[in-house]
Amino acid sequence: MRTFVLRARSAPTDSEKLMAEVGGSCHTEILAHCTMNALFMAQSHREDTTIHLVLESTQDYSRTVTINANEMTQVGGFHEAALLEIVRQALVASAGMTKEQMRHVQPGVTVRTISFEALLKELTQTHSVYMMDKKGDSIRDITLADNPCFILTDHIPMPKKTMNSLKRLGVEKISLGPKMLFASQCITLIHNELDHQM
Ligand SMILES: C[S@@+](CC[C@H](N)C(=O)[O-])C[C@H]1O[C@@H](n2cnc3c(N)ncnc32)[C@H](O)[C@@H]1O
Repeated sequence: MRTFVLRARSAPTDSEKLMAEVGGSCHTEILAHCTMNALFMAQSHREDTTIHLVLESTQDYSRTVTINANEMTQVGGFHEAALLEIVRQALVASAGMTKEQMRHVQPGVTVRTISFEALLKELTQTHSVYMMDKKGDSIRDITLADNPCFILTDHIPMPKKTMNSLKRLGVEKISLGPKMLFASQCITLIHNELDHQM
């Protein structure tokens, strides 16, 4: 299984704001771009791939929208609007949830009120977790372990505090090269590297 986590620190958990912020300062289009590159390729979907979108701009709890490519049946298209619609529906479904609850949204899609930190703790139990960081070790020099999970951020950098806790959890920092890329571009390159390695 290939797993991606996008920590979207500026993404609103309010469903209307989510849609209004495409191209705005919250850059919610990043959620659609990452979903697209994580789960789809030409003429097919990426088997055994999951993406967790952690939306953190909230009045109550972060929302983690999880989309599993194998289980999805109701994709309305691969364009930004269709992919953001899945996230919007998940946010609507999450209304009234209290801490660390989960709801099914549609086949292959769930929403949880779990924080990035709690999700990470969970994932480190079962996955080999890598933090994507321009200053990390080159992905070309690393043999990626089975069941890898890759952590990315939106346009807001990961706080230093989180980097320290990632270090304590034994998370390795890996780089895709010297240029700062979009998170969605990183996902394509990671898939490609895995396609070569596995
Ligand atoms: C657009 S970048 C974030 C830019 C943000 N302003 C910053 O300074 O971190 C989105 C994410 O993609 C990943 N990323 C971008 N370029 C990378 C590279 N060359 N190697 C590894 N990860 C990269 C990092 O996880 C980064 O947080």
